[in-house]
Amino acid sequence: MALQESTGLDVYQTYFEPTTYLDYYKMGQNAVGDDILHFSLKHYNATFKPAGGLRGKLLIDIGSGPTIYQLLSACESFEEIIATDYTDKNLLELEKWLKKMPGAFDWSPVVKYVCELEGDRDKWAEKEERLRRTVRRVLKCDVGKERPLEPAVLPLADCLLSSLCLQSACVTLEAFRDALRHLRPLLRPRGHLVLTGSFDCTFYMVGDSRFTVLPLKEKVLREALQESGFTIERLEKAQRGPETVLEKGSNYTGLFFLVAQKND
Ligand SMILES: C[S@@+](CC[C@H](N)C(=O)[O-])C[C@H]1O[C@@H](n2cnc3c(N)ncnc32)[C@H](O)[C@@H]1O
Repeated sequence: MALQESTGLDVYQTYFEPTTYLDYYKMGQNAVGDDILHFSLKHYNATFKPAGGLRGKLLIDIGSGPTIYQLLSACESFEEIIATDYTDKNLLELEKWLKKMPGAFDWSPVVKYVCELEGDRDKWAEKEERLRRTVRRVLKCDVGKERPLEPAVLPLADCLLSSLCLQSACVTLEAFRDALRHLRPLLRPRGHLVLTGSFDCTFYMVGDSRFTVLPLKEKVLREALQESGFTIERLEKAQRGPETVLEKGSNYTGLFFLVAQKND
C-alpha cells in the first residue's frame, strides 16, 4: 500500500473540499487553473474531434473529482460516459451540476471556451445539455484496488480518461504503476487511455490543505506506461505558464497530456 490512505488517515475523504478546489476553475481568476484549462482543453479538443478523433460507445473518467471540463469534448464522440471519484463529496458535487441543483458550480465560461475551440461559442447551452445526457452514471472509484470500480459491473470501455488524478492518488511510483495495472482491465483491447498530469510536482493546495503529488519526469512516465501494457501514441507537453509564477498553490514545472493504446 502506497496510497495517501496508508498513513492511517483517509486524506481525500477528510480534507478535499470540492467547492474550494473548484476555485481553480473559475476562468480568468486563477493562473494555475487557467494554465491547466488552456493546455488540456486544446488537447481534448484535438483528441476527440469529430473527424478522425477517438470515438466509441463507453468512456470512463477515473478520478473525475468535482469537475466536468475534461469531458466537454469527449461527450460529442462517446455515447455514454461514466464519471467516478474516490470521495463522496466530489460525487455529490458532480451530481449537483448534472442535475442542475442550486449551488452547482457555474461551468459556463469553460463550456463557452470549449465551444469556441470547436467553432461555435453560441452552442454552449446545448453542449451542457449533451454532457448531462451523456454522463449516465457517477460511481465510487479507488485506483488502489485491484478492481477500482467494484462492486459495479461494467462493459469494457473504449476509452479511459483520467485528469490530474493518478499522481494525486499514488504517492509512490510503485503505486502509480499498480494503478495503471488496475485500470487496464477496464479497457477493451486496443482501447485508448487519455491521461493528463504534471511534471516535477510534489504538492498542491486546496484552501489550507496540502495534498501530496507524485513527481514525474517524462522518461519515468513513458516507462511506467510501457511496462503497464500501453503504447504511447501522443505525448504533449507544456512548460508552466509564466503568469503562474506568483501562484503558490502548486509547484509543478510543466503539464502533460498523453494518448496511449492498450496493447492487446
Ligand atoms: C487533483 S484532483 C483532480 C480532479 C479532476 N479530475 C481535475 O482534473 O481537476 C485529484 C482527484 O483524485 C481523486 N482520488 C484520490 N485518491 C483516489 C483514489 N485512490 N482513486 C481514485 N481517485 C482518487 C480525488 O478524490 C480527487 O478528485
